[in-house]
Amino acid sequence: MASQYRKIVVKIGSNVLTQKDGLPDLARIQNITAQIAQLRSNGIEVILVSSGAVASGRSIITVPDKTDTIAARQLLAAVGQVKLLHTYYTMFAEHGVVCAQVLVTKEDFRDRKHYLNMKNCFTALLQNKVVPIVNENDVVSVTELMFTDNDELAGLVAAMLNADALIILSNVDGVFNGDPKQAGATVIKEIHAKETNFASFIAPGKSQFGRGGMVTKSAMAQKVARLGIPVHVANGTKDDILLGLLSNDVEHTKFVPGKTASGTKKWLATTAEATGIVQVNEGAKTALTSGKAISLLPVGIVAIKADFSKGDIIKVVDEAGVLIGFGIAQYGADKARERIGERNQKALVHYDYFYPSI
Ligand SMILES: Nc1ncnc2c1ncn2[C@@H]1O[C@H](COP(=O)(O)OP(=O)(O)O)[C@@H](O)[C@H]1O
Ligand SMILES: N[C@@H](CCC(=O)OP(=O)(O)O)C(=O)O
Repeated sequence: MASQYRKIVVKIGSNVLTQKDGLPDLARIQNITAQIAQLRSNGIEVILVSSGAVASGRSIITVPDKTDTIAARQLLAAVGQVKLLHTYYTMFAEHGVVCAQVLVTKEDFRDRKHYLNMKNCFTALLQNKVVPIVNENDVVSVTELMFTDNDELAGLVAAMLNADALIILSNVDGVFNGDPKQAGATVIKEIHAKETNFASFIAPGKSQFGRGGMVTKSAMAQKVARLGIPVHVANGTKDDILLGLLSNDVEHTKFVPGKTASGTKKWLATTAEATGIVQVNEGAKTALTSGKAISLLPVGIVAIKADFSKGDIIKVVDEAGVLIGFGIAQYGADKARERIGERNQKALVHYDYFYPSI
């Protein structure tokens, strides 16, 4: 197997790990761990983002009907995560591979310190040849604190670790040009950075145990590819899919990467939280989204919608309030307010610290 990738993030959906009856698919997990062990012996670093805690919990306990939905999910995930990791631990051990559990929340990506602590931990694990197995900390991630799904989490991890590729394993062969269950639908081989209208060809439904569905999966994959990281969506229920994919001989969908973004830009792209909000005019919007190295100057600002301090992440929005991107402020809201519309002033956001979201 000759692959140009040296560090990959592999995301496995609940459906890949679960049989139709809801019980964990041990043969599947065995095949996946064997593949990862082989990739590792070929010098490829692998970070696994694995769903399946809730599904695994269902195989251990029955939640009483009257339990509220949040408590039920917490209960199933807390119980199931232990079993899931025990299964991985045992199966990786057969290949002499050590694995580790990393549970994260959305908050960990919003706070620079948490972010760096997390990143340092991954670095230490990889340097020590340990396979990190990442999942959302479902016990504390409740409703608005939750990731959209583990695809979003995998995208954030891939950007944070500057991975060479993100591989998303689902229960379909890739992104189809229509409902995969309908005759005539075929797998789209490549999706380019400009494609955004996924809802026009992707059915809104999701698989039996999945959370996000293919529309959110594709939107996330697109976002990661725009940072310069190729994203592959393939069928994890097929034996040896990772090995086949990395040898370029299985049908799947590739989200073709754009220009590689800097570490700071990757961080900006992975953080959803911004303190301030700055509104800009049409000219500034066009310039900032042109793909050129253009900074946000006060002359293009029309209003400061929410306060911020120097060094904070700010949201840049257009006159209709639509998000254009995220940036790091070079000075605080008070100074920015004084300079609104003025020429020849220092940029509020330098282009190295701006990440467009459109
Ligand atoms: N155009 C499409 N191409 C591929 N899958 C689609 C499409 N439209 C809808 N889907 C559905 O999306 C599901 C995968 O998304 P999801 O349920 O989130 O899976 P996972 O648990 O792997 O994250 C597939 O099982 C499929 O039924
Ligand atoms: N953290 C949850 C997974 C949630 C999730 O996003 O699942 P999926 O859509 O199958 O990737 C669990 O382990 O059950």
